[in-house]
Amino acid sequence: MSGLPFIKMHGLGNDFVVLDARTTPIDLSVSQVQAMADRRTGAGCDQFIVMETAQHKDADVFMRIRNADGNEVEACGNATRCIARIVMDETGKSDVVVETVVGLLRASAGEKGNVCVNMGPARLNWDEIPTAEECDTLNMPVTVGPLEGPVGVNVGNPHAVYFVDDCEMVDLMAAGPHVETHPFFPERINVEVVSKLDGNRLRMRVWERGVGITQACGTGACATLVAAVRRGMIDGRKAEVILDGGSLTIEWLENGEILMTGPASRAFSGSFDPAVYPGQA
Ligand SMILES: N[C@@H](CCC[C@H](N)C(=O)O)C(=O)O
Repeated sequence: MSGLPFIKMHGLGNDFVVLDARTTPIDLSVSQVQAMADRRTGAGCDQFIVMETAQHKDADVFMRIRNADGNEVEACGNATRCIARIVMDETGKSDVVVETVVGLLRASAGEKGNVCVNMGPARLNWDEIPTAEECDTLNMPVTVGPLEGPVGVNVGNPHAVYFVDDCEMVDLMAAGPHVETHPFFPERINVEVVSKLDGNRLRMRVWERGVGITQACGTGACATLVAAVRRGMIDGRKAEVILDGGSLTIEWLENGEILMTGPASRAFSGSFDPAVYPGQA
């Protein structure tokens, strides 16, 4: 196959174009990523992922993450499961370590093809979210339309979790961009609207920073569970988080780390034509 080969993966419909730069470095401009991520001009994806040679001796692979807008970000839960799945399939190992700009993430093969990832510690201080000024991250002063008092959680990347009676009724397309770019969040923010269902189940919809509404967000589900525990909304520290694309099981361990379990699916393989995406050999 000529051109730049890629694999299309997804976690609950949150989809990724995955490039392998472990042998040959790949350096793409913001506009190239935007074109490849575009659902009309490219393969289409929410995040653009590049697998690189691990820098840490304990890691199997380094994962670089860019949003569909071309900007690099720190974390992506669903992509972590997908990259772990690729490495598991390649090596036959059932435990792998994925390195990111914020640290090492340990992943293990679970039942029914699921992958469980330790997403590391939730960070909860205002300057870790971060916010523009000191605040109580259990009730941040950011009101947009009917949304008010979100919980701030950083899972490697920043999240504002709004609890509402019925998240299906929220006009996320209207509110999402305003929260994402609110001056209170200097690094912009991912936005979740969440309703408590019966039992330990939470329904979550997401507006992702640098993307928009997506079918699922792994770090968003982690932030949601942590926020629900902090607000005393569920029994214990484990829940099913139901997204547009399906469910993730999330647990906040006593040591502060978050376990995320869910599927990682391969969709198809393809190749980018360098003539269409100039700058690539
Ligand atoms: N889809 C992701 C999150 C991707 C990054 C996010 N949009 C950000 O800007 O931080 C996930 O599954 O966690």
